[in-house]
Amino acid sequence: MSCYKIAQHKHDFLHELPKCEHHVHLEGTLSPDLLFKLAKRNNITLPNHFPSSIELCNDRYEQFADLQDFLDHYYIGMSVLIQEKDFEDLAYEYFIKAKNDGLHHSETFFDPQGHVERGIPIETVVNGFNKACIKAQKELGVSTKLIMCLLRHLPSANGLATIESAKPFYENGIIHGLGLDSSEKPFPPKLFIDCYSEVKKNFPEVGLTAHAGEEADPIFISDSLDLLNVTRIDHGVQSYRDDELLKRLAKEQIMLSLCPLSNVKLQVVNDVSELPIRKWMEFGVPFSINSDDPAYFGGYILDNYLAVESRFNFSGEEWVKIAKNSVNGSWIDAARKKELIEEIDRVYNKYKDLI
Ligand code: HPA
Ligand SMILES: [Zn+2]
Repeated sequence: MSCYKIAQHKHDFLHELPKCEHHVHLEGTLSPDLLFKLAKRNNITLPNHFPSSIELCNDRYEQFADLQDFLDHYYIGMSVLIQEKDFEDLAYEYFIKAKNDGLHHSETFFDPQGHVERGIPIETVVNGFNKACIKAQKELGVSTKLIMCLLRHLPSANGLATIESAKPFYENGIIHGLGLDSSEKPFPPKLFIDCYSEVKKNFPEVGLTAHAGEEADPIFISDSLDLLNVTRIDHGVQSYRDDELLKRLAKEQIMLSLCPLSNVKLQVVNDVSELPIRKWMEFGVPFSINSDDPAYFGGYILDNYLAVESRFNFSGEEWVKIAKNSVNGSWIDAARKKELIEEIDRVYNKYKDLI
């Protein structure tokens, strides 16, 4: 990326610009450093084919063949998470890093099935993550929401059982959303109609989202809207292939949670410049810029903002629009939105004559 220079003031502006993140998997924030530390602390022996050092992990993360190649590694990586404190430490490390990138609000995914199937109770996972969320608000002033994701490679009956076990956390407001992730192409949205309707019926105030159109066809995006009633789309890259869908996304103000560096590492595109970002802007499709699995994909939220800036060279006004869209697409109340919008205006006014 060294050939893409960003002027210092623009860099500082993007650093300070208040950010909301809507697409980050807490298990994807597990750095090789913490991974080996936790493996030791918990006496976990990683399989022989797993990289045996931080350096070898970093080599492995240079490029993944596709989403599945990454997931095969990711599910092994998360096997070092055992105690409530592991989940708390993992999430809090992410909040600190992202806060240093200008993060103000984060809606974070987690994959309970990836832990429960290893014998870790869902309570251990959620209570650990929730402790980190409380600390992030108190110590860092970062507001947070937890979004439980279902793994689409598992049967929907398993998803329904997971929802059942998570009900106390939906009832007490610790979990705020439902998402859908893992291998996309073989597992279309229609498989999860029961899961989404179960949550919508019991907890109408809970936010619904789903990974769609990361690798699979645009129909996965419209089906997620029509069959699962989601109000935003994670990735949604493939929407650019269908102008009618783009018009719908704009009309209904469905936000796409884009993850530029992830798309390069998983070979969805060869370079960030290939992302149809101008097309989304022209159609009026709102999007936010996110890190997905930052420990694996070479960058946290600011790196993703900078990668976009280095390829698209957006004006200050365009960045303000992106930042405000990401506030408006957040599952937060009007007072918090107002606070964040005012903070964006303050930062823009500070830099507008310099950028
Ligand atoms: O990018 C992703 N796509 C699908 N599932 C995931 N689980 C973690 N990251 C991802
Ligand atoms: Zn994701």
